[in-house]
Parts: sequence; C-alpha cells; structure tokens
Amino acid sequence: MGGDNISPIDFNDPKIASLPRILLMGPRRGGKTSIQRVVFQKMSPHETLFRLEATQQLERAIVDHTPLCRFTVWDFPGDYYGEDDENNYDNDNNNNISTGDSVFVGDNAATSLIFVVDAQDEPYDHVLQSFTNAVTRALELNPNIVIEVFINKVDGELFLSDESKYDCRRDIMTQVTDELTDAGVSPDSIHIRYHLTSIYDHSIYEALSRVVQRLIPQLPTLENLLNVLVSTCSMEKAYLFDVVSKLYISTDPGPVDMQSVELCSDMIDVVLDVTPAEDLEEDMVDPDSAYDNKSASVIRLSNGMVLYLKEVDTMLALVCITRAENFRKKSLINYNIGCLKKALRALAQPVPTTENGH
Ligand SMILES: Nc1nc2c(ncn2[C@@H]2O[C@H](COP(=O)(O)OP(=O)(O)OP(=O)(O)O)[C@@H](O)[C@H]2O)c(=O)[nH]1
Repeated sequence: MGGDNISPIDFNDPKIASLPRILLMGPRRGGKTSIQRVVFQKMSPHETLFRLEATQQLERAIVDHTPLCRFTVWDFPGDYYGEDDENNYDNDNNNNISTGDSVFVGDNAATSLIFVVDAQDEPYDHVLQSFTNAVTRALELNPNIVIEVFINKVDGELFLSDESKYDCRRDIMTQVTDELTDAGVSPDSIHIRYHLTSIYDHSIYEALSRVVQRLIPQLPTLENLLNVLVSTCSMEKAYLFDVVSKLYISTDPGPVDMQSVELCSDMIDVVLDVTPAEDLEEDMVDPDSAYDNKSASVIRLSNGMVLYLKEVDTMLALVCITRAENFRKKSLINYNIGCLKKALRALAQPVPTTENGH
C-alpha cells in the first residue's frame, strides 16, 4: 500500500490526481476506515475494534500494486458529505483536499462514491437523508460519478440468516427511493448499486472488487481476453486477482459464484504463504518459490475440479477453475496463458501520445 511509504505521497501530482478515486463517505462509526485498513493494509478485522479512532480529517492512500489496477482511496471523516466542497481547503497538509478542487470531480478522474451505512444502527432515516443530499450534489457536479452503497456490519446475531440481510437491503433501498422522490429526483434516473458487506467475511472483498472493476478503463478488453482463454481451454471460470489486495479485477462473462471466488482468493493466500517476501518484491525466479513468473500452482478438489494459479503480471495472478479432464492438455493451457500474459502487458502500457498531446 502506497500509504505506508516513508516519503509523503503528493496527491496533487497530476499522475496521481488523475487516477480513479474511491470516496468513502457515511455516518460516524459506519466502518469506512475499517474497510480501508482490512482490505488495503491487511489489518485483521478484530484489530479494528481497538486500534481505530474517529477519522478527524481526510485520509488518502494510493493502491498501486499492479499496472492495470491503480487508484486512490479517500477516507472522509464521519458525517462529511462534501457540503463545503466548492470552498477552499487549507492545503498545508498533503492529506487535505487540494485548493479549489471538488472531491466529486477533481482532475476528471473516474470516481466512485461509496456510502457506508451501519446495518446494525437503525433507524436509517437521518443517515439516508444525508446520503440522498450527497448523491444529488455529487451528480450535479459529476454526472459520471458511480454511486455504491455498502450496507456494512451485516454480521453477528442480527444477521444470522440471509433473509435478514435481504430484508435490511430492501428497507434501505425503499427508504432511499422515498428520499429521492421527496427531493424531487426520479429514482430511476440514478443507478445505485447496493452491497451487503462485513469486514469479518469475504463479502467486503466481493463488493470492493465490483467497485474497482467499474473504474478500470480496460475492463471490456480484459473480459474479452479471459473469455477467449476460458473457451479455448474449456475452463469453467478464470479470474484476475490483484494478489496484494485480493480483489479480483476481472473475470470472463460467465456467472460469478461467490464461493468459487473465495476459494481462489484462499488459494492466493496459501501460495503467498509459501513464497518468501523478497521473491515477491523482486519478482525473482527462485526454484523454491511458489509465486513468480515461471511457477504455477495446482490444487485438485475432491469434486473433480482443478484450481490453477499463475502469475501474469507484477502482483497480478490468474486463477482458473477447470474440470480435471480438461486439465490434461497442460501445454495448450500454458500456451494460451502465455498469450494472455503478452496481451496484458501490452494493455498495461501507457497509451503513447502524439506531439500535440492527443
Ligand atoms: N461487526 C462489525 N463491526 C465493524 C465492521 N466494520 C467496522 N466495524 C466496527 O465499527 C467500528 C467503527 O469503525 P470505523 O472504521 O472507525 O468507522 P468509520 O466509519 O471510519 O468511523 P469515523 O472515523 O467516525 O467516520 C469499529 O469498532 C469497527 O471494529 C463490520 O463489518 N462488522
């Protein structure tokens, strides 16, 4: 995580300012900082209970492990919804918003606004009113902003059954629709995605994966490449994972099954656990390493499926799920993965600009 670097990150550097942005907003103690720390800084969920204090000012961090998946995460103090967005901020501290910059628009970067609601903190009326105000303001300033709601903390005794989670989501969706209608905005004109999340299980990775995917400009090409791989090699599914955050940044167009994503993500943990850290950092080809540009890892499941993991770019892993009988032609599979690898490298190259900058 770039936020851990000793030298401060210059978020006003045009190269960083133009990266896609994920804005985390919502009520106090909804879980914004916990989500950021657990997914991007590998804090254990239990640690968030006693290690996190209320966020007092905007905290920004950069996620930049693999060239195809680079973005910044903006963690706002609780109950801040960009009210004074057009005002100038004190720019002394590098983590304050830059002068005159709008958090919803800045530098034309693709922006996703994640509103984190505490599912265990009913009633939601007041919180959702602030949300609809923020959404209408954000959309006025940036019609392309993507709006996501994380209904967080759907764990513990209150949410033992799936039904209780779906009921909670339905209640929140209905209230948002009512709030928008009251504010004179047609709910049909705004596409809001709702995710049920908890930092204690895989749901937070699934939700953030979907958010990040929408911010990747090359997504349609990635999906196409994975589709070609899956159909050429008769695979069931293929996922591209950022191995550090364990978010999957793309998959083939076939249906996604949460359990299989979780399995692939667990496989990455297993493989990284047996790979020395220095090999990961230097991308070395060590005969004992399980994760480098020459190695591959295989897990055979008792149901006749095979999981196959290969590094395809810096900190980017391909995890394929295939039937054992289709895994026999390993050389064909490796050849096609080699082609995918080349295509990914080309895709990650910055687009050359002509002399007049176009
Ligand atoms: N049960 C449960 N608790 C969570 C979850 N996410 C966060 N928490 C807890 O919620 C509390 C508040 O979390 P924070 O991450 O500080 O919340 P925040 O939204 O950043 O709060 P502010 O900084 O005040 O805006 C902590 O005690 C976390 O352990 C979750 O998914 N489930």
